[in-house]
Amino acid sequence: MSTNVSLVYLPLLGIVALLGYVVKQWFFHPLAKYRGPFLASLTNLWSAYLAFRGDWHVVMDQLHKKYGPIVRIAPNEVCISDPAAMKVIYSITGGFCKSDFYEPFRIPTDPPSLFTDRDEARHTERRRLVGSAYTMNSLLKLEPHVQIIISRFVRQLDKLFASTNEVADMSTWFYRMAYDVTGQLAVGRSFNAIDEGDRFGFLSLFMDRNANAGVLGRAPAWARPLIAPFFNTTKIQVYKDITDFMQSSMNVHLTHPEVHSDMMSLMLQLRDAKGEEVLSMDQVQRDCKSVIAAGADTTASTLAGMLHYICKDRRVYQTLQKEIDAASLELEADQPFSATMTEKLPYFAACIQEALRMHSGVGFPLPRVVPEGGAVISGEVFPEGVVVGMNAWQVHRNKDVFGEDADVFRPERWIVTNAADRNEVQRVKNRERHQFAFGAGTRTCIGKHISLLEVRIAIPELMRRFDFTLEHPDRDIEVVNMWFATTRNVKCYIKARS
Ligand code: HEM
Repeated sequence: MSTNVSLVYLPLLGIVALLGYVVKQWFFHPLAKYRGPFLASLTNLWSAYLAFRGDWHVVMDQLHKKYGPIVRIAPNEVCISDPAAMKVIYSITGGFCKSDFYEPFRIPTDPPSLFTDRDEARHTERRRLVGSAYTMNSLLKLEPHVQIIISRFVRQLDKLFASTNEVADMSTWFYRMAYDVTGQLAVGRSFNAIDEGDRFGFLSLFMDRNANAGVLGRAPAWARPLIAPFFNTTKIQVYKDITDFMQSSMNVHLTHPEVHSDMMSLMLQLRDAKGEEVLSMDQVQRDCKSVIAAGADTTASTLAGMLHYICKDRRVYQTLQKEIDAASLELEADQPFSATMTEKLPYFAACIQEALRMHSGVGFPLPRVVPEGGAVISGEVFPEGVVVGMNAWQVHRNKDVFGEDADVFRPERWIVTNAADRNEVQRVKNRERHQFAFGAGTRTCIGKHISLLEVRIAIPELMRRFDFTLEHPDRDIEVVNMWFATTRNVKCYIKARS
């Protein structure tokens, strides 16, 4: 009889415990004063769902408009849009470590990668060790490979679209190109996606993996093992194929080291100099895989975003084309642009900055844990252990920094027209300081120069040889944002230029 009575009370106890939790989260948690969706204050499942929907940047814009620059997006996390917070949260000496959002990006059986490592001291050491392979000087030696792939890309677009008047979905085509370039740069083998598409399923595997990790990272740690199986259903064979692809690339490098020039050979040289215990063979292989996983989608979406915005505004298009045409006079007809040459084109440089601003390849906040002793951010005190993050998509639309027309693609905002005007010089410098597409601080993107190398060759080569017009010039860009902000349906007519 007494057992029956206590069973009756069980649901009641559950309700009381739940109410207690709600009251604590809503009124007494250190982040209680920051508002956001009610569900977000109770569980990370709210932000996991938002990540899954793919419109994180749109919803967060609305939430910042409603609640101000600090929005609570999870029980223990806020998102901050105030640009001034960048120099605190992502300061080199601030001690803000990556949060556990990054765990699902890690292969469970592997040690952490440069990207997923949450131990700042170990990360600094590793970054120092491999950093030289990612400098522009090292990469320029690999430039001819990039030029060859981009020339192949131009030929394919010519054959399939310019000659047929068919519409090209440039978001898809840039993905193929970027995967071929990163495969070539990473391990000396292109995936041949320009010619054969995603024949082996590698491209979609990398893309899906990043998106899945983005959603899982936002989910509460206890829910991840429950959600993960829904994401990894049919891809086991492709995983195995990629592992084989990396292993066979490594074998070829070890048997014929003299014939290779790519990231893998640069890292193997570092390994020879430092020793296996400092930089292991496995680590080299993992880092090269990261180059492909982290570098292709982001660069492709930057290129597609840039083409969309340039095409949408004919004034911008014509100004850029004029600058590119003038520069191309220095080249033979079949000689491709080099990145060093196009780096010096001022309007093009401004277009790249503006494309990275309007369409940043990473579309979630970059979450960091407030270090011991707490921190003052945007004039507010945050206790240690809470998570704070900023998202390029919000920082880049701040009107105080980028001007009243921050929602518009206008490359001129990056150009100083009157060097004697100190206010103007300061304004542009301040914008540069708030360029957040590659992150900031100790964890800033190590592959930035790889992307810039590609962008600086691809866009001038394409605009020199073709005229692009959007199929639907009145439509906004379509973005699916599941950590990487991928573009969809950048559909263009392509006409060969004489
Ligand atoms: C336009 C293209 C790219 C964009 C927009 C981009 C963006 C970013 C961002 C925002 C971060 C910081 C992430 C964080 O703090 O959580 C980052 C880090 C990183 N990126 Fe990129 N990335 C791009 C291209 C590349 C390429 C080509 C590579 C190839 C190597 C790469 C490899 C990495 C790695 C390894 C990290 C982690 C660095 C560290 O923690 O030390 N990225 N990237």
